[in-house]
Formats: sequence, structure tokens, C-alpha cells
Amino acid sequence: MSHNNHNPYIMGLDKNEANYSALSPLSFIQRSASVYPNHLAVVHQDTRRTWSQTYKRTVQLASALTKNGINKGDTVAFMAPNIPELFEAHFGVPMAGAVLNALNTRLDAEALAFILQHGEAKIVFVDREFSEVISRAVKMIQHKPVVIDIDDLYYEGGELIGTMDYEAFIAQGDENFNWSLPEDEWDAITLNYTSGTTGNPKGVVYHHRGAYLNAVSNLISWNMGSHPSYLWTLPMFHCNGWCFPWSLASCAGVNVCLRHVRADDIYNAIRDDNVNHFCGAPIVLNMLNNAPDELKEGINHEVKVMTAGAPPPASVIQGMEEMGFNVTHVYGLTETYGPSVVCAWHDEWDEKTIEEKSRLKSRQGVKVPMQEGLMVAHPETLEPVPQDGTTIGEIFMRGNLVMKGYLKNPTTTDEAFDGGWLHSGDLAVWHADGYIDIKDRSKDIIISGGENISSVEVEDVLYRHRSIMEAAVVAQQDEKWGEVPCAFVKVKEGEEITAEEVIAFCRDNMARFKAPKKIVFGDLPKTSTGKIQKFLLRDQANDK
Ligand SMILES: Nc1ncnc2c1ncn2[C@@H]1O[C@H](COP(=O)(O)OP(=O)(O)OP(=O)(O)O)[C@@H](O)[C@H]1O
Repeated sequence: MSHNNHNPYIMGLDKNEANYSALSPLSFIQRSASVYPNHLAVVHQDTRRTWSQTYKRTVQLASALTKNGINKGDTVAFMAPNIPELFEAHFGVPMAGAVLNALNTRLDAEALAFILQHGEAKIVFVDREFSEVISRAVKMIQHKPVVIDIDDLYYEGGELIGTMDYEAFIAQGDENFNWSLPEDEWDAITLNYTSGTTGNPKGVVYHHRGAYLNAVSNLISWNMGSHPSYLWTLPMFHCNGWCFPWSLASCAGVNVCLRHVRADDIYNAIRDDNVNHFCGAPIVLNMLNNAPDELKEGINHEVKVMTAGAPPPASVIQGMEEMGFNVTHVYGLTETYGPSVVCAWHDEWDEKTIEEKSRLKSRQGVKVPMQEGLMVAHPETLEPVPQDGTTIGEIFMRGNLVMKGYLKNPTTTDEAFDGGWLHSGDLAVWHADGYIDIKDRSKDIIISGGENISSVEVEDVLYRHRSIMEAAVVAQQDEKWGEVPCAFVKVKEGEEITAEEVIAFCRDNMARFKAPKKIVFGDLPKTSTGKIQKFLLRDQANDK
């Protein structure tokens, strides 16, 4: 038996500056700027900047932040759509040793005040579109952050409310500022508040190491190649755009910015800027599926779409693939830097029918390359469920793509990590081939007469109806059964359908006890990240 101090692989083989440096995505942008200085990095309407220009601006931002008293570990908030300034912040803020808090642009003043206060932001940068809501939020805060405007050339409206604008701010910075990588890759890089679909927002803290690893994991999962042209449909405030700002820096891709997620703008950008990659919640895919055909004309190149955020109905995936898009389905949480599970594709599956392919793709899948552990297990004992495709358990993850924890919230952090795994709160079955398949969030599952009904499964059937645009199914209290499914349905424009017809369609396509007992027609309330707010629908179904 050898003791450690006699182990020849330990003695004299320490970490030093020559063989070790902290993993940080900041090194990606430095490399792209030096290897591909003249390669296009950012497109925003008529503004085009190369990697060298973008890098200089990020260094100037870091320098200006430092000159303005920002120190290591300070929070810097940004309230902006997907425009170049927010992309730059993903590098400039951590280069100053600070932590970026990209704010959800759809929140109201109260929620923003809560976040700014809880995150202790020292500076908040605000785009004119959101200056009104930020000025109301700032009024509610005791220790007020400094406000800096972002004065986007291509946006009309909104007041300037800050002490100066972004361009003047970064002009104070030195483009040769000597920034350095973090001493410790475990240092915080960003702070992301969960969207509060199921409760109060929690401040999820990411570290440099995780951001670095997930950025690379994305490239591998999606086979992005070099210099992809990426359209910013997914908000950068959502899990830092699933880490794609850093992925794009690592492969010197092109960031095509987009202020508003609209079908016409998306199709135009795909055509005119030769976009070949974009991400979006299933609701965005559904919008593109249902857009007028003339918008889609003239697009002849391959476009890859990554989707997550909510379960994508098989019919939505099928619609996209029929239009020629190549869909990759991923799954994750704010707590896992975005994508942590991917429906990895097997070439043999290419031979299957489009229906079968879409069904396979609607499963969430297996761990991404840089995640260590994934299991479906009993929520309390953490005993893995059999891989039989029917036993429901909770999804657990562990590894380098799991957050540091929740800011100033040790109790909730401990609960989330109880037993050495991250508890996702999502319920799934595990198939024999190791792929997981989400059935519900634990709070959304419907228990009717002692049987579980997956709201996701019922929604999947509803989305197959040609007149239905969107659907959500929730539990309605019932004297006899305990709970019964109640469906909220938005009908496609120009179509008509009755509640009886919807129920009959469900009964024909699923076990009868799973069919909704009540149908409510109308618009569905959504969160800023495209999730249907089921808690509101549940209240409505139960007349609360
Ligand atoms: N591919 C997917 N299929 C099914 N559900 C998904 C998928 N991707 C994400 N989700 C759902 O989104 C959740 C993660 O969402 P996110 O971290 O944005 O927080 P939130 O749910 O909006 O807010 P909160 O955690 O405050 O309730 C997952 O737990 C899961 O329920």
C-alpha cells in the first residue's frame, strides 16, 4: 500500500502558473479578438462590430467600472433587451471582478426593486424602453444604485433617466486596462433570479468555471462549428442566454441582436443575416409555425433551433422540422446554467417517420457532455426509479453545471442540494435507453382518483388538434375524484371549436380518465420566459 506522501504522482507535481489557470469564459473573448480580430462579432441593425472592436469595448467597460468604484464581488445590473451592450456586459462586468445581474425585462417595478435591493446592485444600466419601470423601482429602494442609460440608436421612445449614457461611461475606460482572470474559478460571475413561476424569485449564483464549461458544452451538444451566425431570440437575462454569449465568444460566431421576438423580425434576420442557429422556448417555435407562409420565403439554408424552458409538444417539433428547421431539444433550470440535459440524436433515428422522430425528440434526454450526474429517483429516498418508461420520479442533477447556490439564502440552498444532488422539482419517467421524459413539474401533476395524470401528456394531445394554438392543463378540485383536469385553450385565428369537440378529441386520443372535464377558451398568461403561468390558471379553474 502506498501512502500519499510517497505517491510519486503527488510529490513535486503541484499546480503553478505554467500548468494551471482558472477556467473562465473571459479568456474566450481575448482569444477570438486576437485570432479573428476582423471577424464579425455583433450585428445590430446597421451597426456591425468585429471581435477586436467588441473586445476593446468590453475592456473599456471593465476599466470604467473600476474607475467608478466597482470592486471585486460587487453587483452590476443591466436592464436591456438583446442588444450589443448586454452582450458586452457578459465580459466587461466580470473583467472588473464584478458580478453581472441581467434583469428580466418583463418584471414590474416591485419585483425589480426586490431584486436590485436583494442583489445589492451598485450600478444599474437601463435601456430607454425600460427607464420608466426602473425609475419607479429605484424610488422604492433605500440604497439606490447609480443609474446609467443605454441610448440605443435604433429605438425610439422612453426617457433618459441616468447620470450619463453607456457610450460616455465606457469612454472613461482605458482600452488597454490590465484586467485579469479571477484568482479562483469558483468566484461568482453572474447572478440570475429565477422567474418565479412557482414562487418568489431566488438569486442563483454562477461561477466562472461553470460558465466556461457550459459554454463549451453547448458547442458540443449542438455541433455549432466555427463562426456560427446566432440570432438572439432567447433573452440574455434568462440564465445568461443559456451561456451562449460565452459560447459565441469561444467559436468567434456572429451575434445577431434582436430587440423584440416577433415572427417577421426572426424570419427576416434568418434570411438577411444568414442566421443558422437560434434558441427559443416552445412558445416561440409555435409562433414561428403559425406565422404566415410568405414570411418564410427565400430561406434556403439549414437553420438549427434549440428549444427548452417548457415541454415542447411533439406536434410543435414536427411543425418546425416540416418547415426544414433542425430542432435540438434541451432541458435545464436556472440552477443548472440553462441546458444540462440534451435529447442527443442517433443517426439510426433518421430512418424513422417524422411523427416518430418528433416523439423521440420531445423527450428531454441525457446529460450534456459537461454535466456529471443525472437521475430520476424517489423524491425522498433518492433511490433511482427503474428505467421502465412508466415509473414517475423526480429529476436530480449533480456536477460542474450546478449553481454555487442561492444568494443570501442558505436554507433554500441546503434544501436544493439535500443528499448531494440538485432537486429539480420536475417529475419524469426514465426510458430503457437512459433518456428521461418529463411528465410534469411536481406542483402541476394532477391526481385524479389516486391516478397520476401528466398535464404535459394531455397538452401534447391538445396541440395535435389543428384548431388549437396553445393549451395548458391544470388540476381542478373535484368532490368525487379529488382532482380532475381542466384545459385552457387558445384557438387559432379564424378557427372555431366547441368545448364538447375538444373533450371528444381528447377522449379519442388518450385514456378516458385523463381527458379534461372542463374547457376554458381564451389567452394564456405567460411569464417573461415563455412559460404558461399555471398557478394563475389553477386559481381560475377553482374560482379563486
Ligand atoms: N425541455 C424542457 N421540457 C420540460 N420542461 C422544461 C424544459 N426546460 C425547462 N423546463 C422547465 O423549466 C424549469 C426551469 O425554469 P427556470 O429555471 O427558468 O425557472 P422558473 O420555473 O421559470 O421559475 P421558478 O424556479 O422560480 O419557479 C424546469 O424546472 C422545468 O420545469
